[in-house]
Amino acid sequence: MSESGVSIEVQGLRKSWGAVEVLKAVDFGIEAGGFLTLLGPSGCGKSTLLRLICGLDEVSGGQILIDGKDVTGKAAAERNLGMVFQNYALFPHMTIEENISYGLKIRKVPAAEKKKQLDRVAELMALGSLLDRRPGQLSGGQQQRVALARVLVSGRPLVLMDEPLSNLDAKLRVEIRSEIRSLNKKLGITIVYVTHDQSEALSMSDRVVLMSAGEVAQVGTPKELYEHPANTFSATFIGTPPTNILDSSEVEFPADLGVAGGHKVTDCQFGIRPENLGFPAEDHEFRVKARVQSVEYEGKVFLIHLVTAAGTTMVLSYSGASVPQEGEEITVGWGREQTHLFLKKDGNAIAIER
Ligand SMILES: Nc1ncnc2c1ncn2[C@@H]1O[C@H](COP(=O)(O)OP(=O)(O)OP(=O)(O)O)[C@@H](O)[C@H]1O
Repeated sequence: MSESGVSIEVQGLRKSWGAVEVLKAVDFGIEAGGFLTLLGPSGCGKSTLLRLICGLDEVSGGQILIDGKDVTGKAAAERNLGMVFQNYALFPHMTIEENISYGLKIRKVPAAEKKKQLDRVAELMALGSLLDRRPGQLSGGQQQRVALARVLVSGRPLVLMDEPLSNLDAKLRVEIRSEIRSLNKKLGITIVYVTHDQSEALSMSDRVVLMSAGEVAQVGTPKELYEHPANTFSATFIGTPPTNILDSSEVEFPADLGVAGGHKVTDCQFGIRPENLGFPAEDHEFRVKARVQSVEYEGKVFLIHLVTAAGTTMVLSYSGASVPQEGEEITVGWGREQTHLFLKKDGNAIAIER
């Protein structure tokens, strides 16, 4: 097994299929041993990007550096990486032990070393008691753990994963998520992971590349994406429920509110997370009046769906005792610290002037 990963750098990467450009000058990087997630809605280009890093498709422009070396023109086999897909493709006629150690056998690793590596990964992935079985005798989650074990003993310092958990039920997804994360840290391998599930991305990654229609919308740590969305796309993709976006004409805001770069508040939209909305509004500096459309009980909180006089829908996450009722007119409020401003003309975040 590899004990250290490799860095990856993607520079100005482009991909077109015929006249259609599906990746437009994509840039990002991750240090050796890091966990990077490509996140975004269906069709934004995540799998295309992963296939280019893997070497399964040719780039239309730009460069891919692995461990500082340009591999852009190299075949997949020369890139020294492993890949795990959604469909884990185990050999049905082989035992679990044979499946896991297949790569070691091909590489002619000596028997004693083979046994050592197999025992280690079987312990890490809690597969010790299943080694004599065949894939058909395992649950979906166990099969996926075998697929992960197989790629981990392959000794590759870089592993690419394309939605590897999407066939599993919610409970298993959460379990295997944390196993992958701890293997990444224990073994030091670099992982590039594709998902459209933001909770997977936020919980596992050191760094997230949020993609929108073939472009990078934002790159950052999960915390940076959550707390400082770079644009309305990021603000409304990350967070459940997502950030409320309101036109400045709908919001009561303090008269001294200034916007960076000489812009006016009227050039902006306001962004406010459902969990940052206060109800009832008290001495909040920012306020909005809205009517309660519906109330959803979520266990820990109530999600109160609201609509403003201008017809904008918004959500309040509420955990207090006096739950507002359907049809009620209420005022919600928040403070300067929780306010995000976005320019109407391009949706990009703009700072508040203090
Ligand atoms: N071989 C191909 N030929 C033509 N177009 C393609 C090809 N592969 C992908 N595309 C197009 O490229 C775009 C990006 O696809 P890609 O599979 O990378 O998206 P994705 O973000 O991984 O989506 P999903 O989450 O649904 O898998 C899509 O519009 C898709 O139709």
